[in-house]
Amino acid sequence: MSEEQLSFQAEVSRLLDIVAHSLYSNKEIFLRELISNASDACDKLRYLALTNGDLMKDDPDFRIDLEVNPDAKTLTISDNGIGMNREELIDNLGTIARSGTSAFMSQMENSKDGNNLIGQFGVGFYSAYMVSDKVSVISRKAGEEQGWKWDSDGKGAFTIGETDKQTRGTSITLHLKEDQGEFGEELRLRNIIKTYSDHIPIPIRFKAVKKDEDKEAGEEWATLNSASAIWTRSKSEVTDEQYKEFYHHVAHAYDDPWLQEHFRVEGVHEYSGLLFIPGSKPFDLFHPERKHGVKLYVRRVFITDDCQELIPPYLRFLKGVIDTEDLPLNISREMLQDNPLLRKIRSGITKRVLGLLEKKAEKEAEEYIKFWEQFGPVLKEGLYEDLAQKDDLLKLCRFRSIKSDGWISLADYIAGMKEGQEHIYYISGEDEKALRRSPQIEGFKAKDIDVLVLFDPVDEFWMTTITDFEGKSFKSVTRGGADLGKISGAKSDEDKAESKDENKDELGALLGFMKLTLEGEVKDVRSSERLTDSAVCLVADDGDMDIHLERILRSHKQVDQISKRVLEINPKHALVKQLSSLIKKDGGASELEDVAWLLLDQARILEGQAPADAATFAQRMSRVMGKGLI
Ligand SMILES: Nc1ncnc2c1ncn2[C@@H]1O[C@H](COP(=O)(O)OP(=O)(O)OP(=O)(O)O)[C@@H](O)[C@H]1O
Repeated sequence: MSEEQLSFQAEVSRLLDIVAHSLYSNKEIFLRELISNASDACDKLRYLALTNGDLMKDDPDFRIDLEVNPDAKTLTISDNGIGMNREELIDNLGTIARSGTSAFMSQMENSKDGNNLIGQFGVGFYSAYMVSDKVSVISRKAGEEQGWKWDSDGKGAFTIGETDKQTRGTSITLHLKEDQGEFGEELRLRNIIKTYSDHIPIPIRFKAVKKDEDKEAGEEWATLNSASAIWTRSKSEVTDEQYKEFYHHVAHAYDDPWLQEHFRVEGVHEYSGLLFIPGSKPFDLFHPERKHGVKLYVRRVFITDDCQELIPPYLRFLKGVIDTEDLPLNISREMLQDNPLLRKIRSGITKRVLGLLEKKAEKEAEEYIKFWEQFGPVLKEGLYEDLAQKDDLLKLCRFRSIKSDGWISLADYIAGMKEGQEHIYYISGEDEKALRRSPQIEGFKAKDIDVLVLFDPVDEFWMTTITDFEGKSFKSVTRGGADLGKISGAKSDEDKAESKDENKDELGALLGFMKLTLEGEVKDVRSSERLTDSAVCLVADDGDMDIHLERILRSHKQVDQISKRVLEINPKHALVKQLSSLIKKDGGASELEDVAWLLLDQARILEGQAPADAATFAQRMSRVMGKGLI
């Protein structure tokens, strides 16, 4: 029978190279991966057979069989699941369809700690190459007649050709590497199965082919696992280790879960669930096509791992299983869309998970921060996706702020508000360090008023929909008046005394001059309450779009206009004082125009923008510097 040789997709070759040379100490996880795939293959067929019973009627009992051949030094894992045809073998074992793979692979290659990154990626089938120098896959798809054989030494290419296979399903034969003989030993395999795959709800059986001389001795299949769905057992029957291993299986992950919740809901609707929040962030958490990892079962039968209605997108870090009693077994994927029962389950899960998080945040604040650092930005998406949960979600949010070294909650912020302070102040942008140096927060710092520092991309979006928390409104320090005069703070009396000394007339003349000079470029020029050290800054007028939000939307081409800003000048700054007296003297000499323009460009630079016209900026700068030297 003819055989064809094909090349692996470049990413697969790179991954195989990493896997084969990895020093990953847990090589035994290859078996967990292959058994996991075999169990998924049985689940898929069981689901298809709900509407097409013929697919499995000749062999209705699922099983996963392990056989070792000590002479050939092989280990074979066989299942009677859905199987793969030629195209599926090529696609599934020759390519990686997951988005973001290429970028992740480069990270893995360049990282000193590639072994840990393997855990984040989930190498699945390819983990077989940790222990084998050649892998052969024989598969026949349920409902098809032709069997196919796939072979590869994992070095760039694989062969594929027809083969005889009498039964449906997949057999994977590993030709064990010279130093990996332990994976052909019964005791070792029994231990691995007990540790990693006891929860698989399909019998995993073992049969050793005896050495030539004892072939007649007679062999029996022995079942190695408990083979009952773990979420159907009562909590007291399941050990922590078993939960953990089930999590590894269902999440295709290697880390420890941060939280697990095993529950049963009774009453009008009945469903049980076993949900996990991972301990670490998957590499593609923010990829647009990323889906949640909760599988839907109906009365112990797997239905789908792609039911988007089951979990809101902002909880997409959840992994696990939901098993309902109330849906018909033969429900089609289309019927799952817009299904009222699923909506109820989704809302129940959402409340349960938010409740668990709240409890954790209250009782184990430090542990909660570990979760927040991994998944906080995802949870915040709920603030604009699910307004019904807004209050609960805001309670769960943690923030950086100019006064705190760690994270604070909104309740902490409100508790620390100053007398007369009405708003929750924040500054938002892309770069935390730059935000902390922004001129707009100088006055707040001076008055010891805290300002939240928001720098997750998602912050800009929820800030446009959420206006307040527990009666206190959010206010950007880069928009509108700062209202600092109303708030009593450490330096307020001193400020008042100082403001009396200011020469109001001179300042008024300077403001008038600048407004006239910069007309058309800025919306207004005002004396600033919020500056203490810097001479100038830009702010958005009340009702205008926040400066940073507008920049982000412009970069996504969602707005094309640039709003005119208000230029604030610091009346206490030495330069401003000097300019004020010069204006008074010369009545706004034309050479001061250069200074007005330079101040505007300076404010733009502080915002991370470029001067409006670099050449003119340079000429003005040279003229002013030249005068300073003469
Ligand atoms: N025993 C099997 N029977 C049928 N299909 C299989 C089997 N093993 C693997 N496959 C197919 O090959 C695909 C790739 O498997 P692989 O283990 O590499 O990744 P995965 O299981 O999709 O995800 P992960 O990398 O997270 O484990 C599977 O999604 C499945 O479609």
